[in-house]
Amino acid sequence: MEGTDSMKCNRSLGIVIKLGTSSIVDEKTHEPLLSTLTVIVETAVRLRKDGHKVVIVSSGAIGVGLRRMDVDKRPKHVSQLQALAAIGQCRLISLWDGLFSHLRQPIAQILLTRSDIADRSRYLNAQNTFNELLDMGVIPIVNENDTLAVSEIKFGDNDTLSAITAGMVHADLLFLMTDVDCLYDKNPRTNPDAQPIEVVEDIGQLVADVSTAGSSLGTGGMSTKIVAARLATSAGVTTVITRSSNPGNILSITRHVQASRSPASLATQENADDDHPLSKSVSSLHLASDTAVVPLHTRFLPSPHPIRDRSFWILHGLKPHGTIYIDSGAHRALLGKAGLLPVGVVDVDGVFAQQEAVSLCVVAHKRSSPDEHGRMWDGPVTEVGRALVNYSSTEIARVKGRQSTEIEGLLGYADSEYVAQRETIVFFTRESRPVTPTLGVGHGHGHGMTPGTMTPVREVLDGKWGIGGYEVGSGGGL
Ligand SMILES: N[C@@H](CCC(=O)OP(=O)(O)O)C(=O)O
Repeated sequence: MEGTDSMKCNRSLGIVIKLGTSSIVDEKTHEPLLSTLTVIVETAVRLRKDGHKVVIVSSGAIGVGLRRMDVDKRPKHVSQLQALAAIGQCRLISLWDGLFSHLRQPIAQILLTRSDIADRSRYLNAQNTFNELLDMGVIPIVNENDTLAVSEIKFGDNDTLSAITAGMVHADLLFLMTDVDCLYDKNPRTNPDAQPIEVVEDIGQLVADVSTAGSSLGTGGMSTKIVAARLATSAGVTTVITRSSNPGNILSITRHVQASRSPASLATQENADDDHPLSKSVSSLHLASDTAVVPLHTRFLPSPHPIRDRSFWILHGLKPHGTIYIDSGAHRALLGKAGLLPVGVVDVDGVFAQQEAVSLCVVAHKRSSPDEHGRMWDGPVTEVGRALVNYSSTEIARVKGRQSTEIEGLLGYADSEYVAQRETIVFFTRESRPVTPTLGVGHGHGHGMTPGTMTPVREVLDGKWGIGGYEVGSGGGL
């Protein structure tokens, strides 16, 4: 990269702003929150004028559809929700277009499903379209394609969608706008001594009240924001949680981030992907704690070793179809850059075909004979990453524990000596791996929690509330 540090400080950032349903429409009347939306529009245009590239992930299709059809309550049936989303989405985008056009800012609509992302060529097409639009100075407005998405192909919530979008476009900053200022270590309503959490370096060590449920119209809540933050930070995206009713805060926080960029983060930028439109800025943003006062927010620091492009896609774009259990020797060999040989495979679960994604788990102990569940292992299991496999689940079950030279004799052919090539294996970074549980205090009622119970952040990250965990987006609904 060329230029002085001060020039670098003024370079453009890639910024993704996620607005949930409760930021778009009134929870009771379902009328659009015009004043909030107007400030968002002014803020986004200001960011554009400051040279940044902006993507908005906007929920609200169902909420707007409810208002349009004068339906009071969110229906239960998926087909009714899909119909309302179809009705609401065109009105929602026309609302955005109307507001942005007053400031002569072109926008574009991008509707995605998980299956669009899971197909490599469609993922790349979506990425190219984003790049083209951003180069043209357009603000893409993204939502889930609710009309097509059923549970198997849903992101599940727009927090996850926004994190995947931020990773896909190599954003620097992701704003998850919500109805609280930031994360607190306890429920501030019932604990006067609750402290705001300003910076999170390691989500696994987070002690926070993450129990806030989503709005009655949306599917997210604080828990999905934590999962989204982990996903985005693993892709090198600084993630900010802040209050949506003060969207102007985005400007102050962004400016503060820019002004406070450390020399270390600038050095990191030297290694960033300079060809990517949203990477022409820092890939790692750090704020000095003693700089100017900025609005309350929680900032999750990005991984210093971001997972990008094909690796990001394997980890987060694909839903694993099964699990391959490996022994610790195989795990060590993989970390040492070898491919996965059949001899290191202890067991296999699920039904999958060649070139499909699987979860890679290391087992503590191999058994010499199957247990009552047919398992060839016992003890704890740690999910360490994901892989694209060269053989189907039935084939791997036949060759597991054997030498590669035996593959042809066992299967009648041998496409590869490896169950998975090293290039198609991706490990979670420190931020995205299972973490030691740290207890925070919960008070909410969302995602199956009991009011007043302790809330292990680890459970949020492991998806025990049905909100996705690593594989993101396995839960939720329209
Ligand atoms: N795609 C849906 C919203 C899904 C969703 O995640 O909503 P929210 O939890 O409000 O961000 C819609 O546009 O109504």
